[in-house]
Amino acid sequence: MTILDEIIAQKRIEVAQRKEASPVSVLEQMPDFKRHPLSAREAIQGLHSTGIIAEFKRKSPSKGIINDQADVALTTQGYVAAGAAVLSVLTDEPFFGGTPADLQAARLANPSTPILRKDFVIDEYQLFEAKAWGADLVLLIASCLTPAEVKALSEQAQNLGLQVLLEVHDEDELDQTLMHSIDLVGVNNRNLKTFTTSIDTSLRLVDRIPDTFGKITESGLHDAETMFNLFRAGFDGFLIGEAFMKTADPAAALRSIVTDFTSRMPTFENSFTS
Ligand SMILES: O=C(O)c1ccccc1NCC(=O)[C@H](O)[C@H](O)COP(=O)(O)O
Repeated sequence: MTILDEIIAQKRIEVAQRKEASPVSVLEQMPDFKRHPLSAREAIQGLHSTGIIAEFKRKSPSKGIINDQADVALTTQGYVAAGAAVLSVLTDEPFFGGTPADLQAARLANPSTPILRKDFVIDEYQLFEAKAWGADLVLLIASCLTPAEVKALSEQAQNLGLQVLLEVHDEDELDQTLMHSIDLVGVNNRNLKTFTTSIDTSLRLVDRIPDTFGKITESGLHDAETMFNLFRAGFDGFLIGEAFMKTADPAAALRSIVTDFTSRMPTFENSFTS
């Protein structure tokens, strides 16, 4: 059994319990359910965007505890001030130490920044939760879903006004699950069986993703030079968690990477580092 199998088995139990406790009719009454979601894609592909999706992540199966002290509102506000284009907030508790309250607090603290609900979506109920908790974007992981499930979930997300980040690890996943209802394609550099990360995965797949989709490289990114190489290869966005969260000041770590990254782009008008 892989870690992903374990996560998904646990997620099925959790989703069944949540549906009982808060049916969709209850979620639909929550104030943020009526909110018009922001476009993560525009935020990432905008002219003066750093493309960074900055993640709030307390722990992970591969690293254990990363940061169990950080305050979600302060950290995400710091991320935005330092140049994050989009925020990613884990809502999985057992494996990542995240909660729905984290997402809601990040939403309240950052009304103008798109937020990704970072979780393992296996049921359309979780899309209603994402909307009710203030997310703009959801993650669909190709290795956890059939192509038919990706289709159904991405179309339902679209109906709710949410954008979709499809995560793939290889050519087969990409070819089988890429469809018009996807907004952004993320290539995960982390092998979820061995936990090793290699940006070669991103470099190998980038040209296979049609330009009609936003292209995101995910995991194991720690320095501006690597980001710049991936940018030159064709990526618009960078999902980064641990490199920021493992420091005492995650926003300062983001600011430092932004300074270095944008200095490599002579035409970039940097309003984040002055
Ligand atoms: O991070 C893990 O250990 C992990 C294990 C199993 C499934 C998913 C996992 N990570 C989710 C992610 O996609 C990362 O949190 C995200 O890409 C940021 O990665 P990093 O910058 O390396 O923290």
